[in-house]
Amino acid sequence: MAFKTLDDLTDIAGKRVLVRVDLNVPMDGGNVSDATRIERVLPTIRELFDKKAKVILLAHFGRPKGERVPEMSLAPVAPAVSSLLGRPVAFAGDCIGQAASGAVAAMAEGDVLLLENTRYHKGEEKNDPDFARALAENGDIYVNDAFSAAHRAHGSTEGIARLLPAYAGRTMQAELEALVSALGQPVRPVLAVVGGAKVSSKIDLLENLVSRVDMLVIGGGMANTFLAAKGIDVGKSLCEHDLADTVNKIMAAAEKSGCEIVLPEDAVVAREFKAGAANETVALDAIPADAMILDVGAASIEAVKARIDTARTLVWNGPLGAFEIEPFDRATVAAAKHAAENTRAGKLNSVAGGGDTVAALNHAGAADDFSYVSTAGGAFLEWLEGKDLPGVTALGA
Ligand SMILES: Nc1ncnc2c1ncn2[C@@H]1O[C@H](COP(=O)(O)OP(=O)(O)O)[C@@H](O)[C@H]1O
Ligand SMILES: O=C(OP(=O)(O)O)[C@H](O)COP(=O)(O)O
Repeated sequence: MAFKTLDDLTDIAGKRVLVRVDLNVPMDGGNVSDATRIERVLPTIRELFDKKAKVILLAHFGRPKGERVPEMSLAPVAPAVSSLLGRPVAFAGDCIGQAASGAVAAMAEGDVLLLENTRYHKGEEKNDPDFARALAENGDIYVNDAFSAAHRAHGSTEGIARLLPAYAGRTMQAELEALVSALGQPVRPVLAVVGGAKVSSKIDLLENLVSRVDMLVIGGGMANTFLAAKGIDVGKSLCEHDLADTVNKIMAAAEKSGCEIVLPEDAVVAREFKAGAANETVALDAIPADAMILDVGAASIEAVKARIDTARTLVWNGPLGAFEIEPFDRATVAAAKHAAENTRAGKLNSVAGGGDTVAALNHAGAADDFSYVSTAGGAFLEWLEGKDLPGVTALGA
């Protein structure tokens, strides 16, 4: 895919550069708990202010669906960006309209400004041309450095790229290059591990993914949805009960292409979603009706480790359990450490990605040993499926 990069951006002193970044970072008690996504966009921001541009950051946070949900404000993220950047980052309470244009008008060369959550406006996810135009009014140039949101055809990732001269940021460039080099010709057997909580937005891509990999381990909320589709009572677990047809299609596609699907064999259940909650490991036919599955059990961990030992290439998105609260991090940590060991031993090419997956690998102390860690989860899986990513396509020169 040919696109222009920051190398093509010269003479931009005083120009307003709208930079789409992914600041959808894990938070804990109002603080950023994993800053990987912020760290990855710093080179682009630095390069632009070194060239004396006015750097205006556009980003989404969570899924507020067009409402001003206070918990999904980017306001607490601005200080985190500022402290990692080592210079002030101003914040405007809206990404369009007077609040945004006033803040942009007040900028001097080399200043950095973060605009409020683009998803506070319905036009963002609808890719409404009026919304994209309102965003574009505050910039002379558009840079997309949010590879991890490039699978979304939204106003700030796609629409705006059609309205302003558009360039790829350094992270966008680096992610695409790294994925091609790590997974362009993967050594088989290829193992995919997919877990996490974003079941409905990721389940569809599994149907294609099974034709590209030899084994697919399913964990997290995704596994609960598969178990429920197989008639297992998952109690109060995070689960999307109306996706049984989709699950059946995926199972059929896997059988056709010879991909082994590995579902949990046992489950760690609790009645409360909090650290240290009383918990037990149970068989799948013994999940209490008033309990939730918060992790996969010991037998499942052994099954995952065995697949990691068989694989020569691993692609992983989505934790196997609710790893943020102990002891429900056990399976994710065990799998991460095992993959890290095999990678260190030269037996495995390991690529993992996703905002929470990266946080989980950091929590396990395994991130540095992985062959490549992407900021992207869904976008990385869609890239692996061979799909065009709208945010990348729109940058096409
Ligand atoms: N069994 C489970 N029940 C509830 N939440 C879970 C479960 N397993 C994983 N999760 C949650 O999934 C979230 C990560 O999912 P997701 O956003 O899809 O991953 P990523 O950000 O890496 O793409 C984590 O916050 C984790 O707590
Ligand atoms: O966190 C993200 O994706 P990921 O969870 O797949 O890594 C991106 O910010 C995209 O967010 P979205 O899945 O709400 O569009």
